[in-house]
Amino acid sequence: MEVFDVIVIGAGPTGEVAAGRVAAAGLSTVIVESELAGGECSYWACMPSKALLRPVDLAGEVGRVTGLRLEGAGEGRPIDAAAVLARRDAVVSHYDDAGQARWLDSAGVTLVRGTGRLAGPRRVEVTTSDGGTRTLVANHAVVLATGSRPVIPPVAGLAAAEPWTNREATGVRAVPERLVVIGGGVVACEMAQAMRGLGAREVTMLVRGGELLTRMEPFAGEAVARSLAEQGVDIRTHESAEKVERPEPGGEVTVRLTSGGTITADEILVAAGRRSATGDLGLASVGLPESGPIEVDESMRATGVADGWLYAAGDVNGLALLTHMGKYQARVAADVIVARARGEADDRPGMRDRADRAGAPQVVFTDPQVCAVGRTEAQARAEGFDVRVVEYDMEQVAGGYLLGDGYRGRAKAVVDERRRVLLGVTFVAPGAAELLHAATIAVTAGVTLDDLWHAIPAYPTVGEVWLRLLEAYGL
Ligand SMILES: Cc1cc2nc3c(=O)[nH]c(=O)nc-3n(C[C@H](O)[C@H](O)[C@H](O)COP(=O)(O)OP(=O)(O)OC[C@H]3O[C@@H](n4cnc5c(N)ncnc54)[C@H](O)[C@@H]3O)c2cc1C
Ligand SMILES: NC(=O)c1ccc[n+]([C@@H]2O[C@H](COP(=O)([O-])OP(=O)(O)OC[C@H]3O[C@@H](n4cnc5c(N)ncnc54)[C@H](O)[C@@H]3O)[C@@H](O)[C@H]2O)c1
Repeated sequence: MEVFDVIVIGAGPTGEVAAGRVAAAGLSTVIVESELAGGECSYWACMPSKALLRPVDLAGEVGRVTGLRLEGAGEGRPIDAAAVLARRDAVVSHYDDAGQARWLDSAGVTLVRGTGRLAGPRRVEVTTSDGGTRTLVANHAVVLATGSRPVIPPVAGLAAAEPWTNREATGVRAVPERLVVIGGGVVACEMAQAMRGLGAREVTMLVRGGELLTRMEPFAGEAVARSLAEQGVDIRTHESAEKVERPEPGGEVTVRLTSGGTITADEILVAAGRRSATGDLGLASVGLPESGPIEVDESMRATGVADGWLYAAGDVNGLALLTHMGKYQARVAADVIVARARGEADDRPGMRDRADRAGAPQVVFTDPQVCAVGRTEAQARAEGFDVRVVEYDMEQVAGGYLLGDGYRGRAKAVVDERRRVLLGVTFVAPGAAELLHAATIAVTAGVTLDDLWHAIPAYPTVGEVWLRLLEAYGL
């Protein structure tokens, strides 16, 4: 039995931040990782997907500037897919986590390679990579940061066809000629765009409902759908797979559709959402349901566990499946754990999660990018706010139309009329990602419109859309 102050299970971005922060405060800390330190985000999600999307995005941007010409780089296409995949490999450190392991070591965190499982209060059993068992006991806290896993819908033949998930899509070795994508959410849109841009001849998206990106403002999904269609992606709405057949492993896939008809492709990607990785975590040993997201309070403490020693942060608690939110929650949990271990006040600023309640910021890295923070209009109305909405076409901003011919974009602000603050902001435009943080500050800090009026955007930047929104509001 080995005793530490804090045990963290899962060395994704969330677990690493939690472990690093409690260790920096002087608590002895161990982190258990069954695959690669760095987690899904570093090797099979955020980082490789953005490495695949960046050249596609840039090619779109260059194509909009008169006087610049894209030369054929690979097989007559402007993007050399093989070179892009090689850069992706470098971005994921060739799936080697030695650098992360070194960082954990330098941060004073002990890395145990193996699968962790709760075995009663403050106790974690680890099945190590070499098949042995180690028992870890925590003086103060156990933090669950095990992330999430892709959902494979129960479609006949789908699992047996060994579909791609985010792992195979972001780790693609040869871009398929024909790809079918199940889903119309973030992964589906980003990966459809990447594969088409990298040279897939046919990309077909099967979207169960009528729209893409349904958690965002409706105009976001509409703009992305328009753009994907212009790039040649075939978006089938109100359509689902009924049966999937792949007679030869790795061979052609045939998808029978619920509306009748079939599609034949070289690969099928499932992007139908994710569920918390709680399945084999031993949660029943501490009185929690064995599956589903772990319910937490605003200090990330599992609400269903007595004595407050168990915390859950990141994808595993289901609050917001985003790296930056997992890392934020990890900072909240770590600071609370340290304060409680020292017997200090545990409610100082920064020790309670406010950002999830305000609405997590998110960028969907399609072209156009979808950048949103806070509540959508529909959410704000459903919550009973006194809502007023202002919108503005971003191509009318000088900084916007200077960026390229045919530049199109739209901004929407959801205002709480009672307090004259922003409840939510969405920008849908090429290259708008860096505009988002200003909106995040305004929404999270509750800056009034009257104060924003004095925050002058430089001319001619796309940021002038802020001024236009305030003028549209009536200031
Ligand atoms: C294709 C794709 C693209 C994405 N792009 C973005 C993006 O651009 N921006 C963004 O903010 N978010 C993005 N996300 C979401 C982001 O990847 C997740 O929110 C993030 O990885 C969550 O971090 P985490 O540390 O909570 O979990 P994870 O990154 O999943 O890490 C969990 C770790 O725990 C380990 N683990 C699990 N169970 C055990 C166990 N029992 N014992 C030991 N170890 C265990 C796993 O091996 C893993 O290393 C993307 C997701 C996908 C699928
Ligand atoms: N840029 C980013 O920030 C980024 C990028 C990728 C993923 N992520 C995160 O990863 C998470 C997972 O992404 P995702 O795209 O898998 O999930 P999602 O929730 O965004 O989309 C899931 C899609 O699958 C569809 N779907 C669900 N069940 C289905 C079924 N049985 N049959 C057919 N379609 C079905 C939904 O209607 C939806 O269109 C997201 O919550 C997102 O926050 C973030």
